[in-house]
Amino acid sequence: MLKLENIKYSKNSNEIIKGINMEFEEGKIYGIVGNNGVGKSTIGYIIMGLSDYKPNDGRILLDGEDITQLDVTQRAKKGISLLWQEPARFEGITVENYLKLNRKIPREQIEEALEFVNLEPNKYLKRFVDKKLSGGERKKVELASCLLLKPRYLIMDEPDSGIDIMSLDMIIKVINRFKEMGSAVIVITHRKEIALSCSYSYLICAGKVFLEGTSDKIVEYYEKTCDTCGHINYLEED
Ligand SMILES: Nc1ncnc2c1ncn2[C@@H]1O[C@H](COP(=O)(O)OP(=O)(O)OP(=O)(O)O)[C@@H](O)[C@H]1O
Repeated sequence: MLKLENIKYSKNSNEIIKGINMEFEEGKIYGIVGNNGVGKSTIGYIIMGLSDYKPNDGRILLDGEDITQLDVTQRAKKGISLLWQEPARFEGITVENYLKLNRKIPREQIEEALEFVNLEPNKYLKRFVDKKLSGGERKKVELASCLLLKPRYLIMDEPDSGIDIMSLDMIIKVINRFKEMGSAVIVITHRKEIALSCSYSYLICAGKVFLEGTSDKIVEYYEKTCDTCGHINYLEED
């Protein structure tokens, strides 16, 4: 169980995250939804422990252990991973070696992971993970990499961004695959189909959890209210 307790985060004297509480259990899919700029990616970076995203207050607990002060590498060793909205490029490393990452992974497993994300192994294993891969191809390679990593907790920041609409079913299939593997998936998304494939969702508004519950309830509320809201909740409360 991963728990955020009253997490607050400020940047340049702006309070971006204003005391949020969240819980994530392994083997479940969680959605984080909300308008642009409300703090969704920031929450993901805080969970991952990126150096610029240390909370000013609150605690992050992993199975009861306080991991708030652990850095990104220490958290990665404990099984927390992040699928970046725009994964980095690397010169001179092939898709095959990138997916292996110094681990002894049998070739068949690498091929299987590539096939799972609709990339033909014959075409892609020897390609480089550099700028010559399209944004969508790079994202798919990253999804394959996450599948091979089998994280306990995977934060996915807009997994469909840059990926063609035809691949939406694949992304939902990948998310469900993580669930079957026993991972907790925390999906930051604007895509209704993806939000509805989560079992539980958090609606973020102006740096707070405004509403939480089953994803159908949250999506329905979001569609009815947030599109035209203009942060009414924020203005009322502050
Ligand atoms: N390093 C930073 N320095 C200054 N402001 C920041 C920083 N990181 C985030 N912010 C601000 O914090 C707010 C929340 O940003 P965040 O990227 O978390 O939003 P989001 O909900 O993920 O938005 P989107 O849906 O557009 O991706 C925004 O107003 C953003 O400009």
